[in-house]
Order: sequence, then structure tokens, then C-alpha cells
Amino acid sequence: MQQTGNISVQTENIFPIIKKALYSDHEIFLRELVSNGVDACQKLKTLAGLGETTSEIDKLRVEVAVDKKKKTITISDNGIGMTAEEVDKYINQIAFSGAEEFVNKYKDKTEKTGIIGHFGLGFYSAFMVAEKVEIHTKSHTGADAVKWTCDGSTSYSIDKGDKKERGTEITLFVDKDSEEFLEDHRISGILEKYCKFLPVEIKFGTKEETKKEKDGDKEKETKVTVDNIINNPNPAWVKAPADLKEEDYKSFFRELYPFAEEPLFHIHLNVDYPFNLTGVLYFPKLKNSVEVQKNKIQLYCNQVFVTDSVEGVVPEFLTLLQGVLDSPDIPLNVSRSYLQSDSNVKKISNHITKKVADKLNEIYKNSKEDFESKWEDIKVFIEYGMLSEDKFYDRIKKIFLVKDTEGKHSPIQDFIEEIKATQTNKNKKTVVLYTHEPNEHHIQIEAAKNKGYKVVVMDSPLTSHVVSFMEQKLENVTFSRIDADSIDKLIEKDEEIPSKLSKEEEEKLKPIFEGVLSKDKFTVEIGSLEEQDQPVIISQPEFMRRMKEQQMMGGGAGFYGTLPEMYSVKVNGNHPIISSILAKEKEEEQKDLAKQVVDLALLSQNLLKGEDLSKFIKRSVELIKN
Ligand SMILES: Nc1ncnc2c1ncn2[C@@H]1O[C@H](COP(=O)(O)OP(=O)(O)OP(=O)(O)O)[C@@H](O)[C@H]1O
Repeated sequence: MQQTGNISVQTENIFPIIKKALYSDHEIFLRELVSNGVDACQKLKTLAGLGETTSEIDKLRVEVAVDKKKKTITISDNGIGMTAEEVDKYINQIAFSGAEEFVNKYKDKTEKTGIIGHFGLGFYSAFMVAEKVEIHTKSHTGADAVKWTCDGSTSYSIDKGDKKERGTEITLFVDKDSEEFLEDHRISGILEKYCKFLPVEIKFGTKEETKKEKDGDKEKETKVTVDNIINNPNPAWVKAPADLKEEDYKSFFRELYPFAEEPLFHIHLNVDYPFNLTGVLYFPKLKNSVEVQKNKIQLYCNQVFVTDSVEGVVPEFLTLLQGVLDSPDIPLNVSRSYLQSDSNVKKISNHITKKVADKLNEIYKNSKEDFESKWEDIKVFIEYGMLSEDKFYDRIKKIFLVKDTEGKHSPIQDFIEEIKATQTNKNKKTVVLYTHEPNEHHIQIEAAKNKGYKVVVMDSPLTSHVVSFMEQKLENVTFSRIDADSIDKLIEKDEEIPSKLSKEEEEKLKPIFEGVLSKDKFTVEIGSLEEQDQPVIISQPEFMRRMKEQQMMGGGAGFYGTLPEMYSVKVNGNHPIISSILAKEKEEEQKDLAKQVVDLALLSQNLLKGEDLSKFIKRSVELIKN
């Protein structure tokens, strides 16, 4: 038997849920009620623009007042007001949004109305903090004033009211558990957080200001009491980019982050099709860090602050930026996991990524010098971006810079072209040599320079990921850190350097060196390098080091992280010292000399520490004495 029907919802059951669980944060009630007041003003403005009201719209404003004695919070506005029918329709029917109805009615007649309300639920958030709510309202139409009262049960009363002025006044009789909201600083804090950029003036009490006046030759300071307007109704992002100067963006930045260091540059977003998005994003000076900056972007919906955790709305790498995004098209009242699958959110996220890449390209095009001067501060961001979004990489690959040890910047693609002739190995791979710390690798860099090679400085925390990524993206290119092997092995050419040692001599030499090094950490190899190269070179293989670094960045140590540090020790059989070690008659003398050159190699790698270092110094002093 098939049966169909409607699931019935009893308002008695749903009301307590709305009251307690509609929003997890109780402080939201103020945002909702102030937004309703702002909407009421915006609606009146829209009607005035269409000639549908004769109301005065010069001084539209919302006011919040707290009466500690009466334990009330009042939110009043001089907006559109409501008639008795409207109160019945919009307030008595939960989830019937007058805001949405208004937007639909006027959507063809006017441009954006900037109306915030949408769901028809916000008003009821008042009951999260109030045991009783009263509405006094008078419509702009001149209809009789209305008084509505509800004590939090499902019954309400609606009467003729005595409000004389146009607008709506909502009074919350704050319940015992919510008395914290009767504190001025609490209300200020909430207004500051959510309402700082609402488009209509919001007044909360008064404040004292000092005015300077001319009194003859002198300046006189007088104190005056003025309305405390808590918001800036015209923040930079709602203005047209053409109307703003660099300084305006900077001062808006200071308004958002009074204590932050000045940003490098900004991007003004302004889209109205196929979705609505405005905002200003700032590039902070990141230096070499990826952690500190996150969660600095503030998300607004029609100028109401919604959240500063933007994950899910913008790609993760963009959370390194600062600034404001405003879009009525982001479904913010829903869960984060839903956000990621929302098509508008995806489009917005792609758009921002594109805009950011466009801006970077524009700066590069306008002035290479300017771009280069900013590079050290933005490279981590760019690296993070290209590692996480392939599309971003495609847009910035032509302007991804590398800096050589002489301080010269070049786009990586140009750099590879430049080194191709000299730094291509016998397997036809062009080898990019890099260092994370030129001072530490001075010896190796000098050896590379002697061969006519160039070394680039890659010192970001993401370097090991970046080089692996670039190896996948760039054809026939590999990266090697300059200390990963001897220079001849880093870029292996066809012609081998002949060895001065015979096979027997090499076999004699190996155990001497093995005897002065710990077997668990070092593997010894006798090789033939140039005579002028170092007698012993200690290196950590590129692959192993990279894996360890990547796993350290990713948190857990993983498989490679658990492996002990391993180094390879290459003894340069062509170096005169090595021949003289072999020539020594006594085993002790051979060992001492071998130990000395090994220690020198360790020292150059910053690997000689503690007792070993003390012993080395002592031994060196003895050697000099002799
Ligand atoms: N201060 C006010 N002045 C005039 N009308 C109001 C006022 N407050 C509420 N209303 C009317 O009551 C309706 C319901 O308000 P409510 O806050 O519950 O929902 P909303 O603002 O439409 O949507 P949301 O749930 O997204 O806030 C509003 O759409 C509006 O028509």
C-alpha cells in the first residue's frame, strides 16, 4: 500500500530549537537585529529612489542602547517600519523573509539593494538572550503604529502602538543567563566585530571629543560630547577602484589591522557576474614564513562581518593574504563541508586565484625591478600557491624568479636557458645547483664558480617541495643542492678525470679513512676529482635530504624521518695530501693525517661538534707546533 503525505512540523517543537540552537554563538543576536535595522533603512532608500515613498531619507541610522536597570537592550532604526499586516506576515511567520520578498519584488527595477536578510529567521535569535521581546513599529506609509509582544512561548500579542516616528524599535528583556550582554564593553565588542562596516550609521551611546578652536593667537581645546558612531559605512571595498588612491588603500589597511606591518600591495576585487564579489586583498610581507599570517582575511556578506576563517571559501594558500572579501553569494549559514561543493564558492575561489596571479603579472610587466624588490617577501606565497593549485602555477610560471649567488634575479625559464650550455650533464639533463645558505656552502659555491657554473639561492621553507615540483614541470631539468656531492658528480660530464692512484693504492687508502669514521653514519668512496678540489668532500645525498625535509614540513617524521643521518665521504685520490697520507710509513701517522682532513671536511659542513671539535683543535695546535 502506498501512502504519501506531508510531514507536519509543530511550531511548539521548533521554537525552542530556533531559540537555543539556531546559531551556536549567542552574541549573533545583535548582528541579526542591527542587520534588520540596516535592511529597513536600505529598503526605504530603495523606495525613495523609485519615488515610492515621500519619507525623508537623509539621516537614516540604527541605534543600540542598553538600560542596565531595566535589563533591556533596544535596537531602533528610522527605516521602513512595518504595518500590522506586515508584522503578522514577517514576524509571526517564522522563516518567511520580508527581505527576500522585497529583493524579489524590486530586483528588476533597481540595481543591487544591498539587503542582508535572506532566511527569515534572524529576528528570532533575539530569544537566545531575551525572555521577552517587544516591537514598536510605525510604517513609512503612515499606517497606525503597532506594538508586538512575545514572551518566548509560541503565543504573541499584537496591538495598536503609540510610536510616533517612522521606524522600528525592538526591545529585548534580557534573561538571567545573558546578563553579560548588558555590559557596554560586551556590546561594543560585538558591534566592533560584526558591524564595523555596515552601510548605515550605527550609534551606540556618546563619546567625548576634543575640539581645537582658535582663541586669538592661541589654540583652545574644548571637550564636546558627540554621538558614538561605531562603523565606517563606506569602506574602501565598496568604492570604485578609480575613486581610490594608494593612500586610501593603506589607510583602510590600518583600519583593519592597526598593528600590522604595512602591506606590499593590494588587489581590489569587483565582480558582479556570474557572482557578486567585492573586496580588497593585501599582500603582507611574509619573509620566509608560512605560518604566522593565516586567518587574516575577513569575510563579509553585504558589509556584515561573518567570519575570519575563510577555509573552504578561498584556496588554502590565499589564506596567507590579508583583507576583506564580501559576497552575498557565499552560503555562510551552512556547514563548511557544504561550502566546498557549492558551485558559487568554487567560482569565487577560482576567480580570486586568477586575480591574484594577474596582479603579480601586472607588477612584473610594469616594473621588473619593483617585482624583484618584492620577491623575497612574496616568494613563499607564490611557492605555496603553485604547489597547491596547478592553475596558479600555469599563470605565474613565467614570472617565477630565481636569484643567483651574485644577487641577480631571473625568471626560472630564462635561467635554465642561460645555463643549458654549461650545466647539462651527460644524460642531457640541465642541473640547477642551489644553496639554502651561501655562507655555509662557500667552498662548494667557489668550486662551482671555478667551473663556470651558476648557483641559485633557494632558502624558503618550501624549497624541497618546490624543487621536486619543478622537476616534474620542467622538462629535462633536475635540481641538486650544492653540497649533495662533489661538483664533478653533481654535473657529470662524459669525460672522466683520470685517477693518479692505482687500484691497489685505492684499496689501501679506503680502510685508513674508514678507520677514522663511524660506519653507521658515513660511507667512504675513493674518487678522482680535480687536483685543486678539496681532499675530502662530505655530502648528504640529495634524495635522502629532500625526503627528510619534506616529511619534517609535513609534520610527522614518516619513513625517511626515522632513518639516521647518512653522509657520503669522497676521498679525492688526485689531491697531493692523499698521496702523502699513502706515503707515510707509520699507520698512526696515516690515521692522524686522514683524521685531520676528514675533520676539515666535517668542519666545512658544520658537522664537527662537541668533543670531536675539541680534539680537532688540540690536534691542529700540535701539528702547527711541529
Ligand atoms: N527593524 C525592522 N524594520 C522593518 N522590518 C523588519 C525589521 N526587522 C525585521 N523586519 C521584517 O521581518 C522579516 C523577518 O526578519 P528576520 O530577521 O527574521 O529575517 P530576514 O532578515 O528576512 O532574514 P535572515 O534570517 O537572513 O536575517 C524581515 O525580512 C523584515 O521584513
